[in-house]
Amino acid sequence: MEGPVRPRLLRRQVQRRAWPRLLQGLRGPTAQPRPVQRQPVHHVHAVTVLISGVRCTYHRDAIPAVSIDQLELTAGPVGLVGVNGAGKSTLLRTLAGCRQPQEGSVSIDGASLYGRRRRVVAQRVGYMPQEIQFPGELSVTQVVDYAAWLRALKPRHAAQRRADVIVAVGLEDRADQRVRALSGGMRRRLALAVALLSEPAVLLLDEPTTGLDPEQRAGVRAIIGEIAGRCLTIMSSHVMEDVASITSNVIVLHGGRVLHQGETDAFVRERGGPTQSAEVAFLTTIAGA
Ligand SMILES: Nc1ncnc2c1ncn2[C@@H]1O[C@H](COP(=O)(O)OP(=O)(O)OP(=O)(O)O)[C@@H](O)[C@H]1O
Repeated sequence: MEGPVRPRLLRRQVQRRAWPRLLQGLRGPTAQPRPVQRQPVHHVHAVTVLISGVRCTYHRDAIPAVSIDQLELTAGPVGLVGVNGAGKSTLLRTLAGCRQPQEGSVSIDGASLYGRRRRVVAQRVGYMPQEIQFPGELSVTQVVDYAAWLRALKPRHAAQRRADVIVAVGLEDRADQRVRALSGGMRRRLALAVALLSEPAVLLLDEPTTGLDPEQRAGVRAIIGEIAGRCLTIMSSHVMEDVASITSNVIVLHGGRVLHQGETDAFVRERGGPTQSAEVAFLTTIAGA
């Protein structure tokens, strides 16, 4: 004997089963079902980020955590690499509009990220921080909805974007699941969905693959690879294999300064030794500092 049917479940089943038949009835028996139009999760955005004379310091007399005279970023995906404490997270926080530098400026297509129109300019940036903390009792959908509200997305647009980004990161089967029941890799994918929500022209990913198992890393890498061609993606990583496989350009940061900037292929070819190793290319570069 079947158990009692829960009203919410019943309502969902009725909606799923009845609506197609009802629509069929309205269109008439000969009408063909319309093809489903899948929205691309991201349109292509060409953008220039310019960093000029930026100094970021945490304490008044301390050596700047980031010190960059001039850096222009147009083509990506960009890999941002450096040892612990090199300044990667500080730079990404600064590019995200979260931390105003003590000196210098950051602009996106000529508009200052810390100027009068900062709210508008910052809307063009999606940021996935290294430390991710979502309230455990919220579901995947609720987290994305809350982020859409914080981003002041219009409700109709927000609903469409929510569906798009959850599918883009492969969490559609987990949409109703609470955050506390997600694995580390799934939480990272949720953070990526939030970063993608406003269809950013600049996507900043701080260590997106750290702490993931090889399968999860491959999954996140594939998602980033798909999105990276559509906006200027800048990702920090310790994993040189990820940097070599995902990025087209690389920046080596050391002591807050840019030691090297150039194409990833050339970086690995010219500095990677006989085995053409991205790891060797990185170590060779910082050894000369
Ligand atoms: N909130 C903070 N207060 C004081 N100093 C900080 C703070 N955050 C970072 N720093 C310092 O700034 C420097 C750069 O740190 P940052 O976290 O940007 O480096 P990172 O390259 O991202 O390092 P990791 O690879 O370990 O994440 C370090 O010397 C660090 O100690």
